[in-house]
Amino acid sequence: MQINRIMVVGAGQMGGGIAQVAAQAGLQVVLNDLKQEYVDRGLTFMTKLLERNIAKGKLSGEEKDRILGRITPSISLEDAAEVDFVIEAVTENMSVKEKIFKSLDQIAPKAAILASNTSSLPITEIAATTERPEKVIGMHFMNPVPVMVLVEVIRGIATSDETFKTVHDLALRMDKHPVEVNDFPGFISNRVLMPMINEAIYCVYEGVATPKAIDEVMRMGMNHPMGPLTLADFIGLDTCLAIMEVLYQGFSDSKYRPCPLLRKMVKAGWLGKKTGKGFFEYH
Ligand SMILES: CC(=O)CC(=O)SCCNC(=O)CCNC(=O)[C@H](O)C(C)(C)COP(=O)(O)OP(=O)(O)OC[C@H]1O[C@@H](n2cnc3c(N)ncnc32)[C@H](O)[C@@H]1OP(=O)(O)O
Ligand SMILES: NC(=O)C1=CN([C@@H]2O[C@H](COP(=O)(O)OP(=O)(O)OC[C@H]3O[C@@H](n4cnc5c(N)ncnc54)[C@H](OP(=O)(O)O)[C@@H]3O)[C@@H](O)[C@H]2O)C=CC1
Repeated sequence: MQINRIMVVGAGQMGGGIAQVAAQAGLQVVLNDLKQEYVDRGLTFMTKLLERNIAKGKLSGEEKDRILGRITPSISLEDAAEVDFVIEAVTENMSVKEKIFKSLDQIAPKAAILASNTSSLPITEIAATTERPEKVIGMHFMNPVPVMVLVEVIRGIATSDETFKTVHDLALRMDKHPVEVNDFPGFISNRVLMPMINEAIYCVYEGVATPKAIDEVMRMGMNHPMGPLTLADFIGLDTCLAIMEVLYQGFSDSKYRPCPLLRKMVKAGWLGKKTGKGFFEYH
């Protein structure tokens, strides 16, 4: 199936990045969020990134205009009536995602594929809220989307081979490296990454060392590009907690218990880089 026009639902850090790489690949993109100001925020951030690439000599002004010209802002899910592929990238919350997929199933053309960028939630369960489970799939980009090459392509129990192939090829067209994964909590990426981040938070909680020292050990000792606590702030502590909850409940195994300090920080509204405060401060 040839994909030409897509909708990205959620214009946050992931949705904005997905819209950018899709537009760079020549696709027409409808970028949707609840309010115009959220869509504008996503477009402003994307414009800054593209301008940085112009300053580095990696992009021309005309190319920037062409990329941005392919993106149409939207604040109504009804605009999904015009697309052949939708990728949802809203908050990591099952009931919010289920509501969106139910609506999209009514609005999008019958042949359209509905994908989720969820970090951890069951694709099979999201698919079951629709009447086209064979056309529902996980397409999990990594943050920051324009830089990271991996995309996990997650098959729900009912996902068809045709849907998988279309999404696999779409990832290649976006210059990404797709990896096939079956539907288990946290898939591969967050089943492996998030317990490490959670353990780093336990190290802060138990007073093993300061956040700075913990990050230094992992950056300089293990050559990680970012320490786990900087990475947690970058991902968003709300998202990290949501993923740990999915692992904890999904496997019923205490080894995935979210650190109480993580819960406390999320309750305080210290969500990391996006709110200016997490394990570190951002101005
Ligand atoms: C939670 C989930 O479900 C799954 C996930 O996504 S888990 C998170 C996965 N991501 C990671 O692990 C990221 C780890 N960090 C890194 O790889 C690096 O620190 C980084 C790529 C983010 C930044 O790299 P760096 O070398 O420290 O900084 P810097 O030199 O400023 O940036 C490198 C490039 O990335 C770009 N970049 C940095 N931050 C960016 C952002 N937020 N958006 C877009 N581009 C960005 C820079 O413009 C630069 O581009 P060029 O090479 O074209 O000049
Ligand atoms: N952060 C990361 O590193 C990664 C995250 N993901 C996944 O991507 C998804 C998005 O995460 P991220 O971009 O970080 O989150 P953000 O909080 O940055 O963005 C989510 C966006 O979705 C909007 N939104 C919420 N509800 C709706 C709705 N009903 N309709 C339309 N838009 C809505 C939010 O608006 P408002 O601000 O009003 O809530 C916000 O603009 C999550 O599922 C997350 O797990 C995947 C890979 C990496």
